[in-house]
Amino acid sequence: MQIKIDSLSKVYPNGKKALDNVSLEIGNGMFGLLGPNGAGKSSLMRILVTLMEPSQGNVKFDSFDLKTDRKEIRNILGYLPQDFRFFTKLKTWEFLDYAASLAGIRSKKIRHKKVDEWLEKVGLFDVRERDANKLSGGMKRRLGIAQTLIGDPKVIIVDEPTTGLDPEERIRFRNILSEISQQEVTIILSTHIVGDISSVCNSLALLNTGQLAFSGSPQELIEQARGHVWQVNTSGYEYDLIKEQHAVVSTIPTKDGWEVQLIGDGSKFQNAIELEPNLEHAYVYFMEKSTSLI
Ligand SMILES: Nc1ncnc2c1ncn2[C@@H]1O[C@H](COP(=O)(O)OP(=O)(O)OP(=O)(O)O)[C@@H](O)[C@H]1O
Repeated sequence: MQIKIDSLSKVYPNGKKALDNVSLEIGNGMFGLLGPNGAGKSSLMRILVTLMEPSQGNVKFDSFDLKTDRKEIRNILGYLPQDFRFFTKLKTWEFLDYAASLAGIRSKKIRHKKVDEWLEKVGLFDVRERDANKLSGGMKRRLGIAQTLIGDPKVIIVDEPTTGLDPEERIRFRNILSEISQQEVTIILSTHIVGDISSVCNSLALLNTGQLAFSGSPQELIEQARGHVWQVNTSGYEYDLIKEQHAVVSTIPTKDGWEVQLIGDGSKFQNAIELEPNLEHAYVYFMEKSTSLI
C-alpha cells in the first residue's frame, strides 16, 4: 500500500494551525512519525483514519481518495488511538471476539480461532478469562493492538503506543509490531520517543510545530547530525555557559567537573571530541535547528 499525503493543512476553529502544508509518501513496512508534544502527529493520524477532515490538501491510499472513498479506506484501516478504552464487563477473550465481529468476521468458529491465535500472539492467552478492564496497563495496550489487527487491516496506525509502559512492556510491544511489519502491511507509528522507532522503522518523518522537518531513512537523518555532536570535559563555570548556548544531551559527573554531550559546535572547547551521531542526537539536532538554537 502506498499512502500519498499531499499538501495537507489543518487549522482548528480557534485558529490554531496544527498541520502546515505537509507532503509525505509512506510505503509498506514500518514508518515512524516522530515529533514533540503538540507537533501535529495526532491531528495527522486523525485525518488519516477519517475521524477528521483536513482544511486543505488530500491523501490517497493507493487509488482510494480520502475525500471520496472514506468507507473503503475505513475497511482497510486499523487504528489504535492514544487513549484506547475498554467496554466494562467484558472478559479479555469476549472483547476480542466483539472486535472480530465488528471487523466483519461472521462465522463464530473462525472468530474463536482468530481470537485464540491473537491471544497467543500478544501473550494474553493465560488471562483470557480475566475482565479486560482489570488487565495491567501493558496488557491493555497489547489487547489494544490485538483488537486493531484481528480484522487483518492493510494499514495500521498506532498513536503514542508506549506511553506509560515499563521498559519490558515497551520492548514487547515493539517486537509485536515489528513481527507484523514483515507481512504486506503499512504500519504508521506516531511517537515522541526516539527509542520506539530507532530499531524497527525503515523510514520516518519528523514533525515540528505542524511542519515536516525531515523525511527519509533513520540513517539519512543521523548523517545530517554528523559534525554537530560533541563530548566536552568541563568545569562547573564553563558548564553553565555550555547549557546556555547548546542543547545538552547528557551530563556525567567526573573527578573535576562534568563530561557533557552537546549538540552544536563543540570544536571551540578544549579537548572536545567529535562523536558518532545516533538517532537521538539527530532528533535533538533537528528540533534545536528548527527552534534555531543552532
Ligand atoms: N481540537 C483542537 N482545537 C484546537 N487546537 C487543537 C485541537 N487539537 C489539537 N490542537 C492543537 O494543535 C496542535 C497539534 O496537536 P496534536 O495533538 O496534533 O499534536 P501531537 O503531536 O499529537 O501532540 P500530543 O502528543 O501532545 O498529542 C497543538 O498545539 C494542540 O494544542
